[in-house]
Amino acid sequence: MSTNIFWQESPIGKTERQKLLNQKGCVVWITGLSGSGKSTLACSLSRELYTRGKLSYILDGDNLRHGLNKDLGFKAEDRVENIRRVGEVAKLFADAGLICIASLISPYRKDRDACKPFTFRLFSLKNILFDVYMNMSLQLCEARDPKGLYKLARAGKIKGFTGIDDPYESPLNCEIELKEKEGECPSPVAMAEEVIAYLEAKGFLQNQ
Ligand SMILES: Nc1ncnc2c1ncn2[C@@H]1O[C@H](COP(=O)(O)OS(=O)(=O)O)[C@@H](OP(=O)(O)O)[C@H]1O
Ligand SMILES: Nc1ncnc2c1ncn2[C@@H]1O[C@H](COP(=O)(O)OP(=O)(O)O)[C@@H](O)[C@H]1O
Repeated sequence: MSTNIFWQESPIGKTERQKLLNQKGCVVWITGLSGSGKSTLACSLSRELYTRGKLSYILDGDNLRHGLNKDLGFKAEDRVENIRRVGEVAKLFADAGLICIASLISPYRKDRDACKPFTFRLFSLKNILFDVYMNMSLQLCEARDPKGLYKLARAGKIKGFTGIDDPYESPLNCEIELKEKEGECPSPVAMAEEVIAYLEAKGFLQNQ
C-alpha cells in the first residue's frame, strides 16, 4: 500500500483527446463462458468500428495472460486480481479516448461490478463501462470446444474450469445480453451491430 502519494493533473484532458478522435472513450466489457464467443465478438466489433472510423482496442483475457497477467493462474484470488487489473487498464484506455473492448470470462459478479467507473477517481459518475453478457448455454460452448479445454476439464485434467467445476455468476443488470435465438447463435456481425447500436444511442460514436 502506497502512502504519501498525490494526484498529478495533466494539461491535456479526456475532452481534448476525444475531440481529436471524434468519439467518446468507453469500455465494452464482454463476459461469458469459455467458448461463448467473446473474442469473436470483440474482433467483429473492433472491425465494424474501424470501418466507421472509430478507434478501439481489444483487451483479451487469454492474450493479457501472456504478459501483464502472466503471474496469475485460475484460482479464485488470481481471477479477482486479473479482473481488477484489466478493469484499471480498460479505464485508462477509455480515458485516452478509445473504445476499449475487454473480453474476459470474468466469472464473479462482485469483481465485474467493482469495475464500474464510479469506483475510479478519473471519471465522473456517468457510466462509461457496459457489460455485454454472452448468454450461451454450457452445452453450446462445450460442443464448440475450439481449444479442447472442456474435454480436458471433463476428464479431470484441468481443475477449476469455469462452468465445469468453477462457478460462472451471470450478470443481474448487464447493459446488453446476447443469446441464442431458436437454438441458433446470431452471427458475430449481427451481435457487433447490436453493440454498435447501443453505443450510437448513448452518443459514444458521435463527433465531439
Ligand atoms: N481453469 C480455467 N477456467 C477458465 N478458462 C481457462 C482455464 N484454464 C485455462 N483457461 C483459458 O483461459 C482463458 C480465460 O482467461 P480469462 O482471463 O478470461 O479468465 S478469468 O476472467 O480470469 O476467469 C480461456 O479463454 P476463453 O476460452 O477465450 O474464455 C481459456 O482458454
Ligand atoms: N456468433 C457465432 N456463431 C458461430 N460460431 C461462433 C460465433 N462466435 C464464436 N463462434 C465460434 O465459437 C468458438 C469460440 O469462440 P471464441 O470467440 O473463441 O469464444 P471465447 O472467446 O468466449 O472463448 C470459435 O470456434 C468461434 O469460431
